[in-house]
Amino acid sequence: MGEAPAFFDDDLRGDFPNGLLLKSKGCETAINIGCNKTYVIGATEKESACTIGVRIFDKSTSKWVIPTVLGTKPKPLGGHSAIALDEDRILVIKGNSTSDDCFWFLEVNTAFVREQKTRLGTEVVAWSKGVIGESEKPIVISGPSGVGKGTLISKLMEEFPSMFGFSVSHTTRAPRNNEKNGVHYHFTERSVMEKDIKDEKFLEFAAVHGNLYGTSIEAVEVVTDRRKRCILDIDVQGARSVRASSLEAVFIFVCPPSFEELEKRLRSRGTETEEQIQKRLRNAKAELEQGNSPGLFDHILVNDDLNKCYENLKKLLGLGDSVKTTKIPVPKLVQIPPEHIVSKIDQKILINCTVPEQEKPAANMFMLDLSSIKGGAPGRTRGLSIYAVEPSTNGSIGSEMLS
Ligand SMILES: Nc1ncnc2c1ncn2[C@@H]1O[C@H](COP(=O)(O)OP(=O)(O)OP(=O)(O)O)[C@@H](O)[C@H]1O
Ligand SMILES: Nc1nc2c(ncn2[C@@H]2O[C@H](COP(=O)(O)O)[C@@H](O)[C@H]2O)c(=O)[nH]1
Repeated sequence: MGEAPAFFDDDLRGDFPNGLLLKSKGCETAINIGCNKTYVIGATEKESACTIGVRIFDKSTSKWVIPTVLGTKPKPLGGHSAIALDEDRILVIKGNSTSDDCFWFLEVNTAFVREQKTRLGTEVVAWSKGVIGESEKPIVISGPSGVGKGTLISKLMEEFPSMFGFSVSHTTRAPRNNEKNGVHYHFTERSVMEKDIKDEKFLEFAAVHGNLYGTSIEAVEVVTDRRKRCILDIDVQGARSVRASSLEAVFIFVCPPSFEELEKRLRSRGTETEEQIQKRLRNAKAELEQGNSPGLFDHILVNDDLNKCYENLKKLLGLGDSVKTTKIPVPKLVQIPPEHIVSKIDQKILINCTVPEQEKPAANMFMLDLSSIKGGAPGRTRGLSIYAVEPSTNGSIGSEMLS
């Protein structure tokens, strides 16, 4: 990728008004989406730090547009290639990096991006990192304070430690005696959290029982990057926000067997003052009503007998008695060199890492399968699989799955 790709010159040069011709420094790619837009992706020097920048050339107006960039950006490293996937996203493959950090998606017209365009009134693009391997939808667990959400989640994480990861929320409430910063919550000053909310760092947030609580995009990304299924313990307002976001999840509402039992549990936990208990009980009434809102929750669990409720939770997550704690295999890391050629066949991307001068037929080829991808910005694009492609003597190609 030392030179600008051929299509860069052919497709763009003639369309550029004088003075706007891009100087390729060997690390920019230009991708046409639809008839009118060309997305130029490349490393830019900004305040002496190198970042990946995105510019859009609008052929209908002959003008450059600098979009609002959402999501976690990739750190640039030794060149990249890019290829359009349908009309809504661009796959960017970073060179000189391994398969846990080399596949990135630049969303240009997904539902999330369209929504953000309307909200912000600007052009918007959004980054999401591709994660190799099967990974199930995150689980949102909601229900009134004291119903036993935390108890159920602890049991699940204890029995299946390699399968589930907890999304550590931010909160402005004070820590309880047994709570550790960064484990139970990220305990935060209100002013800091408000600034982070303004800076779009949160997937959702809500004022709950007089404090701010929120799930940062990073909290979910950290779990997904470990290839674990993410569990969110959030209130009903938060569940509603996540439902409206691009994070596809399974939504579970936990109910108490009675209001009296809920009050008993909240008191016996002994972590709140009387005034706080009263506030939480008042809020519980509204939450119990909302738990039945049509279309919000996929499953309702009654937490009467703890062990029975836990068995029901496992059942609905597809974890019957026969499921043992299985370690998700760590993928073999594939190293993508800076020079590689990408091509697309349906939802499969062929990555040829053979340097042209030393060309041996398909000596170092990988197939990236995008047919089962889930999720996307803000967050991660999950479900990518990668195969090594072996040339056979008769010229056909076979493949071996790497993860
Ligand atoms: N099925 C159950 N029967 C009796 N007690 C229970 C049951 N489930 C949980 N508890 C107890 O109820 C108390 C509240 O449980 P927990 O802290 O898990 O609730 P929570 O829903 O996570 O609350 P919050 O939303 O305030 O964090 C705890 O003391 C816990 O041991
Ligand atoms: N909307 C969100 N709600 C959250 C989040 N983290 C926790 N919660 C909910 O807050 C209440 C109270 O929790 P507590 O730890 O103070 O007892 C409870 O219902 C949690 O589910 C969050 O990130 N967003």
